[in-house]
Amino acid sequence: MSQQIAFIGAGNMAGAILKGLIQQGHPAQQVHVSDLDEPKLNALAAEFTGLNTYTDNAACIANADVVVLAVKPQLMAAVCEPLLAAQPSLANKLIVSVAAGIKVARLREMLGNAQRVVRTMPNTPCLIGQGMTGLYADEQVSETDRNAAQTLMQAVGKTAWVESEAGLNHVIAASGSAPAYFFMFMDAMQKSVEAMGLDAVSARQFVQQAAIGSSQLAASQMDKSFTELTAQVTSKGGTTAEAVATFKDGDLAGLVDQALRNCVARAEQMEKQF
Ligand SMILES: NC(=O)C1=CN([C@@H]2O[C@H](COP(=O)(O)OP(=O)(O)OC[C@H]3O[C@@H](n4cnc5c(N)ncnc54)[C@H](O)[C@@H]3O)[C@@H](O)[C@H]2O)C=CC1
Ligand SMILES: O=C(O)[C@@H]1CCC=N1
Repeated sequence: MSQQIAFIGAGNMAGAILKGLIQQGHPAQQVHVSDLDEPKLNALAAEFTGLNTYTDNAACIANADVVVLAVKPQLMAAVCEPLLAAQPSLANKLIVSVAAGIKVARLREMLGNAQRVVRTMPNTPCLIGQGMTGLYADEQVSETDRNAAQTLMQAVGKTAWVESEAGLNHVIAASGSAPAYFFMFMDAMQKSVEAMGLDAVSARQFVQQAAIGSSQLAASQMDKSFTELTAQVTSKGGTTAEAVATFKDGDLAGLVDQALRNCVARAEQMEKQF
């Protein structure tokens, strides 16, 4: 029988994971989700017949085997306190956090020294089963629990473990936050060609399919580096060379490096803050 899985918070991330899970065949009747936002819960309940919704977090986790903590990091402590008050021992539950910037030790502190804690860093492509999730657990977490957390996230995409907790912050920069970078890049491209005269629908279609095709091509040619794949497109004296040179002149790589370092720095700051 499938596990009872409870989500605390029904936002972007929980919504993405629970949709993926149910679309993969996990019975909606065995998925529980709580939020303060009733219209959000009602929309999910209308989409997934049988889904259990709650405005009381403690009720949501009462019979859960797995609890996915999916609220904003700054709310995590306030959300965990009543959970612990209602269920002083969380030993019978595997806790999976998707929150950025809250370390395992801090989560344990919030949850009365709950041992079974796995930290994950998914991304929004989980919504369509194309997610990438980094996972981290320390030596106190059993193989069974590691496997359960990984299986949960595999329902919505690919997964990979990181060996150190600091590595999870690099996963945030490389993957958790990354959809935003790609969307920004695509948006800038769309706006540029629209400004030059391509209609909006075509601009979106060409940019989007170029992005999909490029990432699938890269995935199909793992023996080639991104630099080599760039060279494949770039004819000497041709059009791409002009665009590539413009990016180099503007130090695109330096800007990207700075953005990712700032992303990690914010995660480290959050680890101290929350
Ligand atoms: N959005 C993303 O791309 C990613 C987000 N994350 C992490 O996922 C977590 C959630 O982020 P999002 O889903 O983007 O945020 P969100 O704002 O979309 O969702 C959070 C939900 O929590 C609800 N909430 C607020 N207070 C609550 C309470 N006391 N009890 C129950 N629910 C409550 C809100 O109403 C909201 O629906 C964060 O910790 C974030 O670091 C991780 C990876 C990617
Ligand atoms: O922006 C954030 O803090 C979260 C973590 C990764 C994506 N969204």
